[in-house]
Amino acid sequence: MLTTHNLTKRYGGRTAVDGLTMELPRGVVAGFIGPNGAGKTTTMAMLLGLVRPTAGEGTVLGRSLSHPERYVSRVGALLEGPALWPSLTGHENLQVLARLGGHDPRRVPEVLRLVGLADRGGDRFGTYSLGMKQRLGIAAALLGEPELLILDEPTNGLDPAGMSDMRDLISRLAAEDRSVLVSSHLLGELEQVCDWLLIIEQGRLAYAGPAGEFATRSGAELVLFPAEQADLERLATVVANEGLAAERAGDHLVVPLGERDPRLAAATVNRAAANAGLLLAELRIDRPTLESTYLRMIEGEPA
Ligand SMILES: Nc1ncnc2c1ncn2[C@@H]1O[C@H](COP(=O)(O)OP(=O)(O)OP(=O)(O)O)[C@@H](O)[C@H]1O
Repeated sequence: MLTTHNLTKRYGGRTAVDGLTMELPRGVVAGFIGPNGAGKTTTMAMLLGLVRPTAGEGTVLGRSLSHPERYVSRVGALLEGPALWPSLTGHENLQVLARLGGHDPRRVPEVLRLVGLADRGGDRFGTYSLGMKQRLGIAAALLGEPELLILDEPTNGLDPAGMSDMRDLISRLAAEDRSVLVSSHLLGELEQVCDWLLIIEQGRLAYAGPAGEFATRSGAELVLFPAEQADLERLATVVANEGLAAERAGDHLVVPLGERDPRLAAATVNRAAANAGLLLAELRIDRPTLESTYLRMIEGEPA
């Protein structure tokens, strides 16, 4: 679907993308993550043939990056907020874009329906909410029935309802056997829609692979609050006797579980505490999220 090999972009002395080698399988929703300035937009622009790589190579839909004209008609993109005509309706905007792009204008009602704007297509673009504008931008990107969709921060500035609509839309689009590459800083949002992750830092690849495997790289933890503060030390000893290491964190203990089954470990610790006459006010399993694992990774801790 998409590969890059040593893809590099330098602007003067600054390296924006630094020897990026990665692969994106067909049919996935891939989250593209990295700190501000990591090179996500530059990478997307190179994939779309908008920015010429300084070095390296790659393929999109089986065609070389050095000939974007051979594949761009099969790729849809939303890079910055869509710049459409405010005084035209959503429907009219798409008709103009279809004609300009050489696409069939009869697809307009279908793409409006896909993005959930079927009943607002007759309203002027200028009256749309930000979320509706973003979705119309995606409708425009869908006019050419793309096999790959590239979305740069499509949830930027959206309110929670707008984000939820965007999430549903991305899932719907992927269900139609289309690959989606979507960048965002909202990791909780990405976690809900992505099955693949590409993480870059300072232009270099930090992780590429299934989303599920990334979040489980750092194991779950048990969090234990004794009913009596004074029991904290004894509780730590009880936990240690079960072969687990307890770390004291203020008024509670944190127990990294590594490879151990979290629920089994919780039950074991619960029983051991009860047998020692210790009452637990709270016993909780904290499972790693995309965000917690990512933050650990960029802060340099072993994930
Ligand atoms: N046209 C340009 N000329 C010079 N430097 C640029 C240009 N475009 C990007 N850069 C630089 O390249 C680096 C990567 O920028 P890029 O926009 O690709 O990062 P990003 O990961 O998309 O960041 P953000 O999350 O903030 O959008 C940054 O240091 C940026 O300043």
